[in-house]
Amino acid sequence: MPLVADSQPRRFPAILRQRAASFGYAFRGVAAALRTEVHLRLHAAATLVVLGLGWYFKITPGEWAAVALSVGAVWCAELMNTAIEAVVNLVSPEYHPLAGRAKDVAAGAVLVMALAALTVGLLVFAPRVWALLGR
Ligand SMILES: Nc1ncnc2c1ncn2[C@@H]1O[C@H](COP(=O)(O)OP(=O)(O)OP(=O)(O)O)[C@@H](O)[C@H]1O
Repeated sequence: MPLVADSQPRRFPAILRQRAASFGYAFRGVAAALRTEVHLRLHAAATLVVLGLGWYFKITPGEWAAVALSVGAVWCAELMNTAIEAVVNLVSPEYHPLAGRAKDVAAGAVLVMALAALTVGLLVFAPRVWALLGR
């Protein structure tokens, strides 16, 4: 029976260790999705391009907010889509109309968010690119 160990203060409280572990699982999930999902790697490349454009054109803080929310929302939708695909494959590896509908609807969520993000991107960057090309 440990007489001393429990009475000594731990370096990190249990709650902090649990939160750190949860962050680790979340990063592991993003890394796994990046490894398996081509679409997510395309989003990563698009994110770098958008950040570069924002820096180059010196967009305003309000525009950065719209761009950041749009980029984050597309990543979020793609990650949720990946999670839904994994669960559907787990519970219904064989053909089932509901499994197909679940995957189609999840993919539809990504499409809707991507179109919204494209709209934001066009509103913020198209006039600047247009002006640059028209010079
Ligand atoms: N178990 C299933 N039952 C019925 N239809 C399915 C099933 N699995 C996939 N489908 C249909 O095939 C489509 C493509 O499914 P798939 O699992 O290949 O996803 P995906 O959109 O190609 O994803 P990714 O390319 O990211 O792997 C689905 O959107 C759905 O219409």
